[in-house]
Amino acid sequence: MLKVLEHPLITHKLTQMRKKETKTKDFRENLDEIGGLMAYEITRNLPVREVEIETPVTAMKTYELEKDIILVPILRAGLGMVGGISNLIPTVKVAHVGLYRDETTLQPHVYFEKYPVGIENAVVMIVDPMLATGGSANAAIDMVKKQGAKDIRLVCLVGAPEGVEAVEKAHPDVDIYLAALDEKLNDQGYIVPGLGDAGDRIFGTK
Ligand SMILES: O=P(O)(O)OC[C@H]1O[C@H](OP(=O)(O)OP(=O)(O)O)[C@H](O)[C@@H]1O
Ligand SMILES: O=c1cc[nH]c(=O)[nH]1
Ligand SMILES: [Mg+2]
Repeated sequence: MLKVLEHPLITHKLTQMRKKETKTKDFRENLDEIGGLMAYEITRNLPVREVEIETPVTAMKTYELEKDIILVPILRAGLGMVGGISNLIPTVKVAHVGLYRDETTLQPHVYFEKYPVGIENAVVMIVDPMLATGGSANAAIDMVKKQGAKDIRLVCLVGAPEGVEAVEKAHPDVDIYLAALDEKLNDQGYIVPGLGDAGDRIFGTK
């Protein structure tokens, strides 16, 4: 399933990020805020269980979250979405998956991975601002599946049709959430119109 989260606040903030003159500080802040807004929508269908509690007035049946939530930022750029999402869900555990995309072959290379315990029963949210060819997202999904993850959601800001198709083909069980579905990839594998290199813009490395 692909869901594009259309919301005026998300679109406005994404527009600020897309502008080439937007500097690191504003780029980061807008990304953080969009992460939080997306989390609100994405958590709408989280599994809950019925519990019996006592309020100061009486006993009642109500609901609480059934599963742990594990956030999996794809390094580096995915780190920019962790703050905003964990503000909304302070109990999230955070895994780390280090991947970089070779500039010539566009193939993903793994350089780090670390997971919290209990990933098999958790809701796993893989986060990365950019879904371009889909190579990095598919590699990250393969990695968490190898750890036993079953309930997996992919949360990206900007996606290209090519990347969406690649993930849907390789992992039809994974729901994809985007803030925008852009037009295409260019010859260098960048999303058009996109927002450039997310990692470099977040960390000021270019
Ligand atoms: O869908 P793909 O074609 O795999 O491209 C998307 C990947 O490329 C970017 O990371 P990059 O390799 O630039 O690493 P960085 O986050 O360290 O900058 C981006 O953050 C994604 O992880
Ligand atoms: O447009 C793109 C494609 C891959 N990675 C990015 O950061 N931006
Ligand atoms: Mg990058």
